[in-house]
Amino acid sequence: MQITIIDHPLVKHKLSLMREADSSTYKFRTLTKELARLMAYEASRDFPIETISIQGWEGNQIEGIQIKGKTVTVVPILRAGLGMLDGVLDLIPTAKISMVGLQRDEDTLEPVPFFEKLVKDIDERPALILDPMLATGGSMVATIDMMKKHGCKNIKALVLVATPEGVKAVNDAHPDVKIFTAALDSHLNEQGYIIPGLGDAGDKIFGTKQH
Ligand SMILES: O=P(O)(O)OC[C@H]1O[C@H](OP(=O)(O)OP(=O)(O)O)[C@H](O)[C@@H]1O
Ligand SMILES: O=c1cc[nH]c(=O)[nH]1
Ligand SMILES: [Mg+2]
Repeated sequence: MQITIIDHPLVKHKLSLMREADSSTYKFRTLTKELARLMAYEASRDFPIETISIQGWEGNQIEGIQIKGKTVTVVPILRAGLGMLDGVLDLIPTAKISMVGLQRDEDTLEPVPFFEKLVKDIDERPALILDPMLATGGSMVATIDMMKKHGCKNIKALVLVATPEGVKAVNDAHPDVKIFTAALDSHLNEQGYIIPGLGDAGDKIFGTKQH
């Protein structure tokens, strides 16, 4: 399985707080952002770098480091992925933003696309897809399909909770895509919700339903 489970005490602690049934909208939204920031730190660890010459404080030319190539594009999947966006932008403020809108059909669990606005040069940029939940994997696979149709080649997916089913679906369809998750949970229930999971992440981030 092509997956990195982020094994960091802060990540484990924050995710456990999110699993509490009585987490308020404010708390859930804040934790989503904080976790996204930590995950972006881990997922950017292998960004290519190059040495540059800069003028130091004494007036001498000294060696510096910069990230090589075009800035990353972050791709939040609407709605819930928007909850992770600010956390990632805290670390990579110059990132370009591409948006994908998908709504999972509650009966068939198939993703229904409703919006797509990718940066024009997505074929030249590395991409970080953001979505808290990787359940069946249908929404993630559809997003990657969409991005690859536009030539995107270097893709990572950041999720808070994944299932073995979802990871397998992404790995089978797109073995080149690296998945980063805060937890690999047990399974999906009959309604397609992750167990133990977080409940409906979109509703909890936006406060649209009480659970
Ligand atoms: O792996 P899958 O089985 O495709 O399920 C995961 C998707 O479901 C949720 O979004 P949802 O469609 O509920 O939309 P929302 O973000 O507006 O709540 C979640 O944020 C993922 O996008
Ligand atoms: O458990 C799940 C599955 C899909 N979407 C969610 O928000 N939660
Ligand atoms: Mg939802």
